[in-house]
Amino acid sequence: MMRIGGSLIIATLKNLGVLYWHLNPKQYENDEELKKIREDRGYSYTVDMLDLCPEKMENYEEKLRNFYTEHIHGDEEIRYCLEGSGYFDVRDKNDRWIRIWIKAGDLIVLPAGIYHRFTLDTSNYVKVQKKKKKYI
Ligand SMILES: CSCCC(=O)/C(O)=C/O
Repeated sequence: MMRIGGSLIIATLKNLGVLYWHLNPKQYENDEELKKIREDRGYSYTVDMLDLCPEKMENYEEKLRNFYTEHIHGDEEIRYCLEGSGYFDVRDKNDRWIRIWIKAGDLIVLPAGIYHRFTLDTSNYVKVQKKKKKYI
């Protein structure tokens, strides 16, 4: 399992088209680095929030089951973790799962067309911003 941070790991992920930044989740309104990422990559300022925990969701079990079922999207998946933690699994070019442990402050972008899944860790909680491309 990968806890992102080392340059080798970031390079491995980059090779799969997965991008990663670690930012300060407490100052995302005024974060210059985040502002630059948004501008460079054309991400919108408006975001949807996902609060994934049993107490805050009626269909929690179903959501979690769907997230943990391997799937693929036609667009980038852009997730900025504000609280909690969890695991993204992505398939590498040899069809092996690579497990990425995300925590508060991690901004991760999965490219369109990569097989992936998501689950919670023992914290049983994650709060993420779901960012979008401006043209979506
Ligand atoms: C913590 S983000 C939840 C996973 C998710 O939004 C997803 O995989 C959609 O495809």
